[in-house]
Formats: sequence, structure tokens, C-alpha cells
Amino acid sequence: MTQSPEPPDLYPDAAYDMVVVSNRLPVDYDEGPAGETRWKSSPGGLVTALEPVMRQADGAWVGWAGVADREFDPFEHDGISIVPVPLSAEELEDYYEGFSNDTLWPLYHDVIAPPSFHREWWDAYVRVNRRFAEAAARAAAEGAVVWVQDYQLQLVPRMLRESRPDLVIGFFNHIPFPAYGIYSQLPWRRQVVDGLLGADVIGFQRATDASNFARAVRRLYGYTTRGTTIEVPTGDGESRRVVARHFPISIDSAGFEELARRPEIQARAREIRESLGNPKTVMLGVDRLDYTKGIRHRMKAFGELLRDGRLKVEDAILVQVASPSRERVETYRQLRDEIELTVGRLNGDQATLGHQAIAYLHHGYPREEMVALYLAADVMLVTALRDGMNLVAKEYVACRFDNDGVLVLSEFTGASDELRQAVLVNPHDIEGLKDAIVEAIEMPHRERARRMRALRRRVRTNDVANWSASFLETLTGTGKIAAGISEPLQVAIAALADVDRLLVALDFDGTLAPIVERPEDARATDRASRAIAQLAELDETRVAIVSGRALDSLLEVVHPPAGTLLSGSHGVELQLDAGVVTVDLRDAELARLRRLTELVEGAIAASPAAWIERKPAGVALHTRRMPANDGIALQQEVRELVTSELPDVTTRTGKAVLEFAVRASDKGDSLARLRQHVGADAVLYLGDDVTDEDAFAVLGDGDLGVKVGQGKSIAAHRVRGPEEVSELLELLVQVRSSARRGASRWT
Ligand SMILES: O=P(O)(O)OC[C@H]1O[C@H](O[C@H]2O[C@H](CO)[C@@H](O)[C@H](O)[C@H]2O)[C@H](O)[C@@H](O)[C@@H]1O
Ligand SMILES: O=c1ccn([C@@H]2O[C@H](COP(=O)(O)OP(=O)(O)O)[C@@H](O)[C@H]2O)c(=O)[nH]1
Repeated sequence: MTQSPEPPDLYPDAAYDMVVVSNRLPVDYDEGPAGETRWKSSPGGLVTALEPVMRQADGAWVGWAGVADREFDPFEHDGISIVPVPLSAEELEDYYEGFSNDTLWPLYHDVIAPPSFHREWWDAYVRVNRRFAEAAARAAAEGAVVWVQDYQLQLVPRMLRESRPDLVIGFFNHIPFPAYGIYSQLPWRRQVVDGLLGADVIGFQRATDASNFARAVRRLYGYTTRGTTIEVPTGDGESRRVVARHFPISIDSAGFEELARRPEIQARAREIRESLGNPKTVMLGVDRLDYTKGIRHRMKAFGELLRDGRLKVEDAILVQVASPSRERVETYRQLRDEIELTVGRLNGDQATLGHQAIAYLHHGYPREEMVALYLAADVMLVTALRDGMNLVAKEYVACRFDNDGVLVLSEFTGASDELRQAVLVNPHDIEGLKDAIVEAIEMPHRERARRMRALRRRVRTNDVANWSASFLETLTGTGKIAAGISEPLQVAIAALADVDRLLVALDFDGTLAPIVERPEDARATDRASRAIAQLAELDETRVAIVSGRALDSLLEVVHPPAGTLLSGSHGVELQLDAGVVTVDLRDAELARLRRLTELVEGAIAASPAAWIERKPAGVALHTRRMPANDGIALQQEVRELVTSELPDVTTRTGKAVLEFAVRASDKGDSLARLRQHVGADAVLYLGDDVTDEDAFAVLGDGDLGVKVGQGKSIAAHRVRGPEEVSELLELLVQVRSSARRGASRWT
């Protein structure tokens, strides 16, 4: 057995506040035939997506250099600090080619090819994951953010949490996460899920991937999952909240467009068309040579169209870039043989002396050439059988600033969730695929332009900067929040305008009303109050105020329009259409409430700046008027006192407030009840406090959560404060009232 190489001693210890860990570095070490060496760009969408992020972050990128049995010192490449992790030839075989690419890859891509399960591959996977975790732990500064990438490193989050509990750990899965029926075949299914649960945030490409993962957690561990959150027990009776959500990855759209606008690249596009004999239609496929990409299905459909006479070889050509990938894995070798046989046959049967049917290119091309190819193509064919995202589809759209070209896109790609105006296809349905190709070729210019404009808007709005900012904000909550309503948030609000029945649920303090010294002085901003009154006038639109305050106290500060639903005391009190619903406390709960009140009152007697607020099922200790450290110390003391005598009492911390309740309820329960009462098709929730996270946690697909201000949050969007909350509500009034006017014309 080969000895694993020891990590070299040259790693810059604890130097980086941000560390990205991925199997592959952005560059591969390459040795030419004459022994000349160089670093060249490594293949695949992961690198394309992360490169611009890393260039901005000034962090370290920990990964493998693409060759076995070689050790490299850390170095700087194109403004990125590179920390190479060595792999022996045997580890490369067992961990990368074996477990990553012959077990996990086919399993996670819906067993398109049969996965192989070998125990020695698993052992190597564990060993190599540990080496990556150690390298990342060495590079990371105290409290750093470590962002682990992809299926090759699923055990790293747990390993890092154990060795470095100070770190903030994110994980992003670039490939699909399969349904439990498939995932459960994995003999190490529990270990992998546990490995991932070491992260604070687990990102997926699609909402279905995140819900498949949550289901696996429930089935294998029985942990509670709620919307996008998972409660992971920590062993001391407490639990950590892990977020598992989709963050669809994207590209540097502006960068691609800038390249596409360069005259020399446009000239190259013309040259490509000329070299193909200037046919009426150039179709393009660009893929790693991988069985998930549906290259054979595409060729079969194209071949039949030629054979049936629906297309003529003089008029249409398919350019297929199949970039070399994983060439030592047997399934990939076989695939190459099959594809090349198909190309040979098809050209043999259909080509003429002057016109080939398929131009097949088994090469990897630099970005400039890719852009020229995109510009040269009338129709882009993306027919993957399963694909995490597929960046090629987004790149094609980003390059078509001329609003021309048609994208044929498989519904089994992550990209199809966003790129709805493409010609969507099921690549298994060869007849359907043939019709879609003909539809794309014959599509009238106006229709092509209409679709391409809409696609381009989407790719511009959600670009790679947006993807990483949204993931990292969810992870750290410390991102700088841009002024105003961001473009992705505007798009999300526009989508709410069209739903049939909408619930707009709003936290009060810190969201509608700026935080003030004395809670009784808090008032919603005038603009927010006006917008709420206008929303309440719209049909099929209900407004709810969801507060931690007791209902009495809420009604003193808020004067909502008729029909507004109210939730007080974190859902213990609800005012629905039929009046107030208060949870009746049982005798034992009443006795506990009395004792709780006595205990807290006694404990704060010597701290005149602290005060308590009585609620129907609990008390809240406010420390806002105390120096911050004194407040924290008092809260700690009172918490210990209460929980040692009344262990069943629920505690909850907010901004300078510690709450105790004898009946457990939170804003998530309350929002679920309100949603049910209204029969809402979608919910908009806005909140600023830690307790609002429970409400964000119950939001699902089609809902919209907006965190107000800084702080860790699972909400997908943010605004800076109450002024922008009112701006957002005004925007909603505007878009929803015109949508409702449109709707009522037809009803
Ligand atoms: O590193 P390789 O084994 O040569 O493979 C290349 C990369 O392929 C995969 O890409 C995925 O990520 C893309 C960006 O998120 C996504 O669009 C695509 O659908 C995925 O398949 C793989 O996930 C990477 O780890 C590989 O580096
Ligand atoms: O010859 C090539 C073929 C592909 N790519 C790039 O490789 C990435 C492929 O990403 P995608 O998400 O489509 O698939 P993956 O290969 O990651 O599965 C895209 O950025 C392509 O532009 C490239 O630079 N040269």
C-alpha cells in the first residue's frame, strides 16, 4: 500500500478569514510531452463559478492540483492564494475516480449509470476528507468562514466542526441530491448525512435537492426539520439550527457579455460559421464528456431528423464540443467510444463531401473561444439527463446581447428552474426532442427575441456575485446590505403580485417601527402605515402583524386597519376574524407562571435598569437600558436560576431581551396558523429579530422571507431597516394592485 503523503510544512497557518475548500483547484498542474510544465485552468462549472468570488474575497483556496504523487507549496495565482492538498496515486484511484466519480456521481445523478460500492473506496474517501479538513483548519484564522464545496468533500464539515468549533462552516452541493429511495442505497448513508450536518448552512442548486436532503435527515436520524431548517441535537440537551436551502449558482454574466461584445470575438464567431460552410443553422452542444449530459440522446434526435428528411445536411450542422473528463474511469472511457462511434456512423451515413453532419471536438477550449462558439450558434442544445445546474446554458444566454439565438434546455437541469423561456425538453422523449429542435430552428425572429430578452433579464439578475453574496450572507449575516430594494428582491416581489391569495405578515418592532428606548413609544413609520392600509384594501390580500409583544401592548402602539390579523406573545395570543383566541393555561401552567414571575422579579430587584414585561403565558426580561455586558450577565444569571427550578419553561433570546414561557409557541407556529386561517397561496414575511427566524423557517417554495438589518438569518433577502420596509411595502402595493386590476377584468 502506498504511504499517504504528509502535508508539507509550508501552509500559512491561521492566516485567512475566508477559506474555500474544493476537490479541484482553479488550476491543474500540467506536464507537456517534452517535460515542460505549466498551470492550466481546470475544467467544469465549479471553478468557473468560484473564481470571481475568490478573486474578490482575498481568501485561501484549498484543493487538489490535478496530479497524483506531487506536493506543491502554497502559491499565488491570478490574485488567489492557492493551498494545494496532495493525493497519492492510490488515493486518486479510490477517493476521486472510485468513490467520488463511480459511487457518488452516478448515485446522485439518479443512477443513470450503475454506482459501484467498495469498502476500500469509502476508507480512502474518509482519509482524504480528513486531509482536506486538516488543511482548511490550518489555513483558517480564528472565527473564519470556511466554505466547503461539493460531493467529494461531504465529510469535511463535521470533521472541521469537531476540530475547530470556532469556525463558521458552509457547504455547497453542486450536483443534485437524489430522492431518498435512491440515496438510501448508499451503504454509508448515515455517515454522509452526519458529515454534512456539521455545516451551519448547506446549499443546494434546486429546492427539490434541499427537500430530498431534509427527508434523508428525517428518515435516517429522525431530527425535526421545518421548512429550510433542521434542528441538530448537540448532545447537551440543546440543538444547533442548520439551514438547508437552495441557492442556484450562476455565472459572471457581465464578464461574458463584455467578451461577447469584443469585435475580435465577433470576428472569430463569423470565422467559425464560415469554416462550417455558412449553413443556415448552426446548432451547438458544449459539455464535459459525461453520461449525465445526454450527448447521445441529442445525436440520436439530430440523426433521425436528417434521416427523416426534416433537416438537410446542407442546411444544419451540429457542433459538439465534448471536453475530456475523468478519462481513467471505465464508464467514461466506454462513453467516449460510444459517442465517437455514433459520430462516425452519423457522418458516414449523412455527410456529403462538402457538408459534415456533426463537427465533433474532443478538446477543452478557453473562455474566449467558448464565447465565439456561443455567438456563432443559432440553437444551443442542452439535453442533460440530470445536471446540478448547467452553466453552459446560462453562458449562452449571457453572450446573446443581440437578443437572438434559441436555447433548447432539458427540464432535468437546475437551470431550467430559472430559464423558463427556453424551449424546455424531456431528452428521454426523442420524438419530443426532435420537435423541439425543429421548433427552435423555425422560431420566428420576434419570438426568439422575446424569449431571449426574458432569459437575459434572469441571468443578469441572478449572477454569480449574487449567488455567493446570498449564500455568505445566510452563513454569516454580516454582509453589507445595499441601500434600497435589490433587483432579485424586486423580481421576487413581482412574483407575489400574481398569486391568488397573499398573506403579508409583518413583525412590528425593528421592522415596521424603528427601535426606541421605551417600547411604549414605538410607532410604525407613516409610510409603512399608509402602505398597510392600501394593502388591506386589495382583494385576496391579508395583512398580519406578528409580534413578540403581548397583544395588549401591541394594540397600544399599533392602530391597524380593519381586518388586520394580529399575533401576540409569539403566537400564544391570536386575533383572527372571529375575535381574540388566547391559549387557556392549565392549572399546572398557571402555577408555573406564578412561580416564574416571582423568580424573575426577585432576581432583578437589585437592577433598576432592567424591567419585566408580563405576558399571558410568560415573562420577558428587558435589559436594553443596561450596559451591554451587564445585561448579558444578568440574563445569564436569571436563566440559570429559572431553568434550575423550572426546567420545563421555554427560554428565548431576542435583542436585549430574555423571554420565558410556560407554553411553548413561536412565530413559526403563529405564521403556520395564520397561513391556514387565510388559506394563503403565498406568504411574505418581514422581520428583524432572532425570534423572526422561526417564522422564516416555516416559509416554503413560493413564499418570500426578508430579514430587516444585520445579523445571521435564513431569510433569502435583506433590507437595511424600517425605511426600506416601507419602500418594499409601497412597491408591493403598486405591483399587486395593478395585477389585481388585471385579474378582476377577467373574473
Ligand atoms: O473536477 P472534475 O471531476 O473534472 O469535474 C468537473 C466539475 O464538474 C461538476 O460540476 C458541477 O458544478 C457546476 C457548477 O455548480 C454545475 O453547473 C454542474 O451541473 C455540476 O455538475 C462537479 O460538481 C465539480 O465538482 C467538478 O469539479
Ligand atoms: O471546452 C470547454 C468546455 C466547457 N468549459 C466551461 O466549463 C463549464 C461547464 O460547466 P457546467 O455547469 O455546464 O457543467 P459541469 O462540467 O460543471 O458539469 C462552463 O463554464 C464552460 O464554459 C470550458 O471553459 N471549455
